[in-house]
Amino acid sequence: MTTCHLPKEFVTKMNALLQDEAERFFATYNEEKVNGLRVNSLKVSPSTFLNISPWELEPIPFCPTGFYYYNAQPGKHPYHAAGLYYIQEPSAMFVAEVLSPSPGERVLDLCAAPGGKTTQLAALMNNEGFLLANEIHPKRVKALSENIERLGITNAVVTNETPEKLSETFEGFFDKILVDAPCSGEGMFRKDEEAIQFWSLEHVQKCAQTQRHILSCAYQMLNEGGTLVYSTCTFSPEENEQIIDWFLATYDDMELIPIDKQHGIQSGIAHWTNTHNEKIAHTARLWPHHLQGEGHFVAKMRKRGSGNRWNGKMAACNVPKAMWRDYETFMNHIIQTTIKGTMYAFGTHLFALPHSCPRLDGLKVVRPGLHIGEWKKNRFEPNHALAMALTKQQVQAYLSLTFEESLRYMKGETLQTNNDRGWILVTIDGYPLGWGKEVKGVVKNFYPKGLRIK
Ligand SMILES: C[S@@+](CC[C@H](N)C(=O)[O-])C[C@H]1O[C@@H](n2cnc3c(N)ncnc32)[C@H](O)[C@@H]1O
Repeated sequence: MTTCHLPKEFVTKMNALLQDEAERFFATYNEEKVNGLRVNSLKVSPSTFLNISPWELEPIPFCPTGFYYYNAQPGKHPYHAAGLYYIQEPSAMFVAEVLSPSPGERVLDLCAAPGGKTTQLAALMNNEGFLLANEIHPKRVKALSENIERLGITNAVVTNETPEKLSETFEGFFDKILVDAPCSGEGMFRKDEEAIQFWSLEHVQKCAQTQRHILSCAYQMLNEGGTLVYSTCTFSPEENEQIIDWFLATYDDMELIPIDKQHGIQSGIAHWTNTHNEKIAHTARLWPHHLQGEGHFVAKMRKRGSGNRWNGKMAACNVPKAMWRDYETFMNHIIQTTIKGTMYAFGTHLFALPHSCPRLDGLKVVRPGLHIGEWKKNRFEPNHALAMALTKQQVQAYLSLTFEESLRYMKGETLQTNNDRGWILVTIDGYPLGWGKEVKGVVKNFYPKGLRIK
């Protein structure tokens, strides 16, 4: 790509903003974009993955689980289907590191699809605590939900709601909130032609309006002492420094927390606000001419004020005794671990809601925690999500496939063995890909039809 593909008004604006730096900035549009994958530490440590990785990887300095890859297609490898990593733009990996949630906290990812940051937050939480991943768009929420399943996340609830609707249920509830806002996407112009087609000065203003609205809803949901991270993948000060300046002026109990900046990460620019607010330098900018990655902006804030405390009710187990017995008998036969969480039946489907999960009445819930399985006529069938959340050590029986056998399994083919063990966890090199049912040496394939490769 060259700069002649860029909108003229964008070029003029960036020249005026960046002045001496503009030439170096625009030169990056003649360079190849960089690619990254983030190892899913819920399933494999980065050091173990480096030993088994089929590709050469180079560490991303600002994310301990992130790696650059070159001339590879990791999205097509069965390790991807096994959830060993998430393919993610390198600069985007910095955002969840800034929020840095801990196991056990209550965390909201308000604009979450397709789930790059959600899956990173869950890994940082070690699958412990409550993670609400919300996405407003019904189509995009599906990808979010699938990624949460693939990466074996057990502490997340996925909703398809507007920020204002969520703020009615979760006022004062969350310890940490991420607003990875919809934006004009200027930072993605090297990767995403569509962002260029969509861009205009009016669009930038429209995005800023939406961002102010989303942040106001997020503020309502943050508890006393809670932390809020705001990020975008755009360069425009109207959607970055100026939004934060407006937010701090509107909510005077919010304060900026300095972000540690190393490895080429720059400060936000105070004189790009109308008030020349010096504190804006606490925010961070990732520029393609200062590091190996696309454009991003990140701000971290804390709520000092008291505000309203959450006074809702927690969800409780609702599984009838008879159904519970069937489930327990079944599980005793296939797994050797206890599933954590509040067991909850949605019709004939059984889920384990994460710890500290409030009642979800009235919300559009897409995935209420870990999908364990379904009561069918006279039997209980495990769900694919359960397979993805287990390890080979946690099941009575598993099958380890080679690379070629894994591809056959992912196509939906039946496999042959010499055993007769019933439900088995099908794995590649010991990492789960899904379920199989082994009867007299024939393994019936339970890899979901929607995920199968052609
Ligand atoms: C930058 S993307 C999120 C990327 C995601 N956090 C990740 O790391 O994979 C912003 C998201 O905000 C959603 N969105 C758009 N308008 C919104 C609104 N008015 N309120 C909340 N979310 C919105 C978009 O559908 C989009 O999925």
